This record gives sequence, structure tokens and C-alpha cells, in this order.
Amino acid sequence: MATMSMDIATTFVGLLKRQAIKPTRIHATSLPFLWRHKPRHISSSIRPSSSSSSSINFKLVPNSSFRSRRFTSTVSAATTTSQNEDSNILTKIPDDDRVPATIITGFLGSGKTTLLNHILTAEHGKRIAVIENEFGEVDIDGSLVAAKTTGAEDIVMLNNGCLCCTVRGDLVRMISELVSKKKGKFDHIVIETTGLANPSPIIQTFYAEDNVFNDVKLDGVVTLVDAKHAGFHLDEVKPEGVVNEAIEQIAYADRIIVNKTDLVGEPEIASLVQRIRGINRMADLKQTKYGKVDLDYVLGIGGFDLERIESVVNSEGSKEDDNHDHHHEHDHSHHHHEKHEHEHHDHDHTHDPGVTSVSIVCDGNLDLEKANMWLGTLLMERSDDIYRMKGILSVEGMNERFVFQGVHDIFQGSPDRLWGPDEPRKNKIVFIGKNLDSQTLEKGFKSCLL
Ligand SMILES: Nc1nc2c(ncn2[C@@H]2O[C@H](COP(=O)(O)OP(=O)(O)OP(=O)(O)O)[C@@H](O)[C@H]2O)c(=O)[nH]1
Repeated sequence: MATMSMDIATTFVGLLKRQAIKPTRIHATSLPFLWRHKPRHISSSIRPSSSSSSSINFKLVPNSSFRSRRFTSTVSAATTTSQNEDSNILTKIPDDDRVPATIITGFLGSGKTTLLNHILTAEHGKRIAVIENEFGEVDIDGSLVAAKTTGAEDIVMLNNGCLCCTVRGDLVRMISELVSKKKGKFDHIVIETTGLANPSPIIQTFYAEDNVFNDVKLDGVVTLVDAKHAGFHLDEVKPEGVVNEAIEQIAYADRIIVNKTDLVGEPEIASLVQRIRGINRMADLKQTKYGKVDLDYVLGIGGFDLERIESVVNSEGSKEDDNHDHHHEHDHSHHHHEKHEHEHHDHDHTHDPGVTSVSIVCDGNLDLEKANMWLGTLLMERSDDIYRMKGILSVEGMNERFVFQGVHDIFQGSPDRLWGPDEPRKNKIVFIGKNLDSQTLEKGFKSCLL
């Protein structure tokens, strides 16, 4: 354990000193090399094939394609000691010219194709390539989309399986082909999953595959929720080890669209929204009919961008507004998770065992090594259960905020802007995952504070 801890601590410290942490996968099968800096020339060669995601052990992306924030002027205590070449490359955020890709998911019949048609027929000036995943040989949705389409540059169908399992390799191939043959001819890729897809492996494809990662950046996950039928699917109890796709689709979302609100009354919608919030408090949520949302709600989300972490973790707290029942509970603004716990006791524990959001907000500076060890160990032990996380940390000795985001064992973090002179140095972390115990998480986190 001592050796393991040292590994985590040294490597995280090392990377903090380098001012940038590459998207990294945690070593899944042996003791952790979390955030360990690998020599660049081998970083991209440690690579699983698309069809063997379960054997992925470690992943570093080639340095050339890493986008992170770096700074020009003030170098923090943590960075001044850095001896490597990155310490003085302090410039603006490099332009990210990769094509953004949006995943549209949602349970069967929730309105994915309807939203897609709305996107394709609306005026937005974007040229969109569509990847449509249908079960079975006949691409019904494809013809529906194609018939109405004016805005799509290209529609490709994946008909012989589900994106999240059997045709994941096809997705990689398709994206690579789109990019290699038609680069410059489209501005955005929209991927519509089947209604039974688990978004996780699709999200991971964007990080695990160099072919994809180098040219395409995951912009966000948009989840449609059928206002009338979602409750039923969320309630469905699956056999041990089988995921409830309806819950997973909500859990991974950056944007949630509660659709078909014309079919139910206000109370049903309110209770569904409350239910959704119990699963995912990070995502924005809108109610619609026939998927009619502003396009900037679904395109250009930046759901995985470190630069946008702040808006998510900040608005996470204000989403209490969605849920009037909880205003009276207490005003522990520093302990949002406690509030969530109350909510979860009310409903999640009966209906959605496991998948919940937990947020921790607290003042104070973190001891870097302790924080590193805590987060590293947590991810190593629980990465299967931690679906998504985002956070802003205040690290002792660092003048910048440290921002990070993660999806399971993919972790990406970097120092961000400087803390303002009068700005309280507040730590904020949001987790979405399975069987998260907010008290344990909070206790662990707080033990890292100085
Ligand atoms: N009443 C009502 N019907 C809707 C709404 N949105 C979509 N529909 C209808 O619901 C049906 C299913 O919509 P789709 O967009 O095909 O749903 P989907 O999620 O793509 O369906 P699958 O691909 O089968 O998973 C269609 O007949 C739509 O016209 C809505 O807001 N209200």
C-alpha cells in the first residue's frame, strides 16, 4: 500500500508541476500508475484495439493532440519548481480544431429521431454529419431522417448491432472515414444511439481510440427522456449485473430533454424531474414537445471541456431551484451533498438504487499529496462506479484553481485561471455514480484539507 500511495502521489505532483494533465486511463489490472507521466514517444503506442475495451490498461494521448490550459504570467509555487520544458510554455489555450461530436441518446421512443430532424432542418449554418445506429437490417429511422433532411452532409447507418457493444469498432471506423475522406466538409458529427444503448462505452471510444481522439472531440451527451413512459423504465429492476439503460442514459448526460410533455400533466413532470435530478444533478434540463429546443442547447455544449467545468459545478448548486421541496430543508450551502442525501432518502433509494449525484463544496486548501492519494485511490477502487465527475480544487501553494473532469478511469485535469484576490478558495466536486456514499466521500475529501 505504501508503494502504491507513493506512486500516486509522486505522479500527480509531477503532473501538477507540469501544469497539465493528459487524459489518462487508470491502470486497471495492477497497482496504479495514475497520472504517471510516460515518455511521449511511447504514450500513444499503449493502445487497446477498439473491440477489446475490457483489456485497456493504460492510456496516454500523444502530446501533440492534448488540449489544455496554460498560462503566460504568474507561475505558482507548485509550478516554479518544475524542471521540465513545459514549465515555461505558458501561452493561451491552443485552438482545438477537432470536429465536435454530440451523442444523442434516450430510451426507445423518447424522441431522438425527432430531435435529430429538428437539428437537421433548423437554421444554424452548421454542416452536420450524422451517424445513426439502428438495430436490425432496415434503417427505418435513417429513411425518416433522410426524407426530412436538408442540413445533413452525410448520414451513415450502423444497422447490425448496438453502438455500445457489437458495433463499437464500426463507429471508430466510420468516424475515421468521415474525417479522412470528408474533412472540411462538415462542422459537427451527431451520433444517434439505439434506445437501449449504454452511453459509457461510446463516450470512452472518444478517449480510447487515437483515430477518433486526434480528430474528433466529444462535445456532449444529450439524453431524451419520455415524460410519459420514463418512470416505468426507470423502475424496471434488472437482473444482477445488468444495467438499467434508462438510468445510465440519464446519468451520463450533459443535457437532459424531458420530451413529450404534451402527454402528461405538471405533477407527473415535476415528479419525473425530481427523479432525474436524483440521478444527475450536473446536467442542464429542459422540458419540450417534439424535441423543440434551441440548437445551442444541444450543439456546442463543451460537456467534457476543462474550460467549462466551472459553469457546471457552479450551476449544480443553483439547480436546487428545480426542486422546490428542498428549499426549506436547511441552508448548508457548503454541504450540498447533505441536501442530496435527504433527497435520495426520499426517493432514489426506493426507485433508483445506486445511481445518484453527490456534490462536495468546502472552503480550504488541499494538501496536494493527500488529495492525490485520496482521489487516486478512489478512482482505482471505484472507477467502475464513478460514471462522471467534475471539480475545481484549491491546492495549497497553487495560485491557480485546479480543474478536472473524468469518466470512469479517464481523468483529465489542469491548472485553470488564477484565484481572484478576493475570491474564496472553495473546493467543489460533483460525482455521478453508483452506490456513492456521500458521507464517506466527504470524509475522505475533508481529510485532505490542511
Ligand atoms: N405526443 C408527442 N409525440 C412525440 C413527441 N416527440 C416525438 N413524438 C413521437 O414519438 C414517436 C417516437 O419518436 P422518435 O423520435 O422516433 O423516437 P426515438 O427515440 O428516435 O425512437 P427509437 O429510435 O425507436 O428509440 C414518433 O411517432 C414521434 O413523432 C412529443 O413531444 N409529443
